[in-house]
Amino acid sequence: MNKTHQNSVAVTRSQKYVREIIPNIRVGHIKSETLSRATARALSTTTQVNKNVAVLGAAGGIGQPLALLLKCNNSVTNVSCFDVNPVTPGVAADLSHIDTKSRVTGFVGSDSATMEEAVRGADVVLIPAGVPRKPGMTRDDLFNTNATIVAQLTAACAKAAPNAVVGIICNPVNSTVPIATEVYKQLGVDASRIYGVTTLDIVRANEFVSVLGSQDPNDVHVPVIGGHAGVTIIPVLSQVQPAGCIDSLNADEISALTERIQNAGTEVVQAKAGGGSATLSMAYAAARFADSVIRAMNGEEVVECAYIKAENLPGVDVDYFSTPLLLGADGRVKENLGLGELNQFEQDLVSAACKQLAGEIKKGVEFAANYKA
Ligand SMILES: NC(=O)C1=CN([C@@H]2O[C@H](COP(=O)(O)OP(=O)(O)OC[C@H]3O[C@@H](n4cnc5c(N)ncnc54)[C@H](O)[C@@H]3O)[C@@H](O)[C@H]2O)C=CC1
Ligand SMILES: O=C([O-])CC(=O)C(=O)O
Repeated sequence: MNKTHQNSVAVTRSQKYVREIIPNIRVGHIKSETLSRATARALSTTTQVNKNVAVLGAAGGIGQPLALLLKCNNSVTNVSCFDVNPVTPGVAADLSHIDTKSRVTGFVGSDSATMEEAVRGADVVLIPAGVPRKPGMTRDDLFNTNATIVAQLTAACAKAAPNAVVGIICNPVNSTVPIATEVYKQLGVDASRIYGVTTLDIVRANEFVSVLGSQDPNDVHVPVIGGHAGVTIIPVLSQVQPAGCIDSLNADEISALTERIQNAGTEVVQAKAGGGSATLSMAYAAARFADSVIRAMNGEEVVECAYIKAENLPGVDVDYFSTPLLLGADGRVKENLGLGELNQFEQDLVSAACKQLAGEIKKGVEFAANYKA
């Protein structure tokens, strides 16, 4: 184990100054109709909840900006950065010079003891470790490499931080979340705090809809349900808020918008031309997910969509599915808000998604059955 850096500089700047430089992270949907997005943002930056967050894969394209955003979140007290890449101590040292509240610790190594040390004491663990796509690949093509990485890292979480919320970013999310859940089951640990992070799909849908509907993106909410790959990504455009903001779109335009949201990851992969997949928007989305979880831990009513084990979900015939979730103070789902009312077009999308999801879930479960945690 190589514990590389502990920032011990006291915070000297006022909270006001910190708030001014904190990035404008959009937060999850607040359940109460009386709270505006602006109020939610203000709450998110003023709350003092002192949570410890770990980033596994912290030296990567997502990991570095994600750790930066977490370092700038006033609700975070400790940011633990773990990666197999030897640059990790430098990433932690770099972050630790930022004059915000949290302390930063770097961990590098590929042994389970270091992984466990990195997550010990964490309230929230985010896992962007793993290889990204290149043009021409599907997310499922990453399975052979990333399945083992997720199994190892989630085994460390189960052993050293069994009560932490674990947000899995590593693709293929449709399969890596079932792997993590099965690893927890093998180790006899409650798996109900494992979430597949699909927030980027919501972020993209909100952005694309706000442009088409001439709205302030701060006011736009698009639930995105299903999974996180191609046709399993289902933007529920009939439930968009503000209601009616894209009513001017005809059926073909709704279909084209749906496909753009489903293929947005591929759009970035192609634009990066072999240099990886979405990193900055993903870091933003994961920071929003973590912030939502922390605010829920602090007693706020926050709704985020995420991909979880959800057996017997009405209208769905697979065991893992993303829906809007009311997050609980204990890190578990307080209430699964389900699919809501869908039009025929959206119901057909759910059927197509379930067909693909069934195979991808099975693949994850079967991998875990042969893995010794
Ligand atoms: N859920 C989502 O919406 C999204 C998921 N992703 C996925 O996130 C993953 C990471 O993407 P990038 O950051 O762009 O890749 P990257 O290659 O830039 O970074 C990955 C990092 O993981 C590290 N790593 C590899 N094995 C590890 C292990 N066993 N323990 C700890 N760290 C390890 C690498 O050293 C590297 O620093 C990919 O699987 C990608 O497909 C990417 C974008 C969106
Ligand atoms: O497309 C990819 O491979 C990365 C990803 O999941 C996304 O950007 O949505």
